[in-house]
This record gives sequence, structure tokens and C-alpha cells, in this order.
Amino acid sequence: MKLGRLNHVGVATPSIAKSIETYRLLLGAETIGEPFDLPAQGVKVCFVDAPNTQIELIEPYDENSPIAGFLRKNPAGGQHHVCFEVPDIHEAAAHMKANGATVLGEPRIGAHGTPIVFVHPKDFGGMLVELMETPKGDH
Ligand SMILES: CC[C@H](C(=O)O)C(=O)SCCNC(=O)CCNC(=O)[C@H](O)C(C)(C)COP(=O)(O)OP(=O)(O)OC[C@H]1O[C@@H](n2cnc3c(N)ncnc32)[C@H](O)[C@@H]1OP(=O)(O)O
Ligand SMILES: [Co+2]
Repeated sequence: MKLGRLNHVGVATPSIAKSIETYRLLLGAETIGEPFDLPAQGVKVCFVDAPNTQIELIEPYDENSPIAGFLRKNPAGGQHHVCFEVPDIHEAAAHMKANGATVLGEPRIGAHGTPIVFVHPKDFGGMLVELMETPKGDH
């Protein structure tokens, strides 16, 4: 298991449109991607670029969204997860399981088009961790 760069910080929001305005106005964000739907993952997504990482704004795609519960508890939204890059998602998932961590589901394609998997917040002191296989050519 090799810890790679912080790819993004996931921020849940009830409104990507409103959050975009906040990041543009208060943080001076200039490079903001077009929001897009990820129905397979139950979210709408929009990436706000920072020089060394991204903010991943996520809004529920529907009432079955995995972030619906989070927003019921935190109606204004908030920091939802952090995503680290790893060279090999299957090796990373096996490493987590071998060390007693709870890997949530199987690797599947995430918002960057590469395999991702999540590890339960209880294994990281209350922080939801996403692992993402480093895009080919970025190694
Ligand atoms: C994949 C596309 C995109 C990408 O980057 O490519 C994304 O990142 S999409 C992100 C949305 N998808 C996910 O979050 C999938 C993984 N998440 C889950 O499987 C669930 O959300 C889970 C298991 C983390 C929480 O389950 P649930 O929402 O049903 O909430 P519970 O009430 O059962 O939570 C149990 C326990 O965990 C605490 N919790 C929940 N969410 C978070 C969080 N985001 N950060 C920290 N802690 C969290 C919750 O408060 C409960 O704590 P407890 O002390 O037991 O009350
Ligand atoms: Co993410």
C-alpha cells in the first residue's frame, strides 16, 4: 500500500449551483468544471480546481443517494470525505481488509473514470476515506 496524493476533498451540498457561487465569490475559484450526473453512484458532481487538489462538490442524485442520510443530519452540507490516490485499488482494498478495516463494496468507476473504493469512517476516527486508483500516465 502506497499513499498517493490527496486527489480531492468531497463536500456534500444541497445545491451545487449555490456552492459554486460561494467558492467563486469567497475563495476566488476560477476553474470550475461543468456539473455532471453519476447515477450509478447516486450523486451529481462538480469539481472545483485548486492548485494542488480539487474540491468535489456532491449533491444527491435521488432520494436513494448515499449522501442523503448525511444531508439529513447536516442540512447545509459539509466535508464528506477525503480521497487519496493509490497505485493499485485492488491491492489497497486487500491491504485495508487484511488490517481489519471495513471496505465498503467492491471497486467501481468513480468521478474521474478510474476505480475507487471507500473505507468506513470508523476506521479513520470518523473520517470517510475514498481510495482512487491513480489515472494511468499520472504515476
Ligand atoms: C463515487 C463518486 C465520487 C467520486 O469521488 O468518484 C464520490 O466520492 S461519491 C461520494 C458518495 N458515496 C459514498 O459516500 C459511498 C460510501 N459511503 C457509504 O457507504 C455510506 O455513506 C457510509 C457507510 C459511510 C455511511 O452510511 P449511512 O449514510 O447509511 O450513515 P449511517 O448513519 O449508517 O453512518 C454510520 C456512522 O458513520 C457516520 N458517517 C456517515 N457518513 C459519514 C461521513 N461522510 N463522514 C464521517 N462519518 C460519517 C455516521 O455519523 C454514523 O456514525 P455513528 O457514530 O455510528 O452515529
Ligand atoms: Co469522491
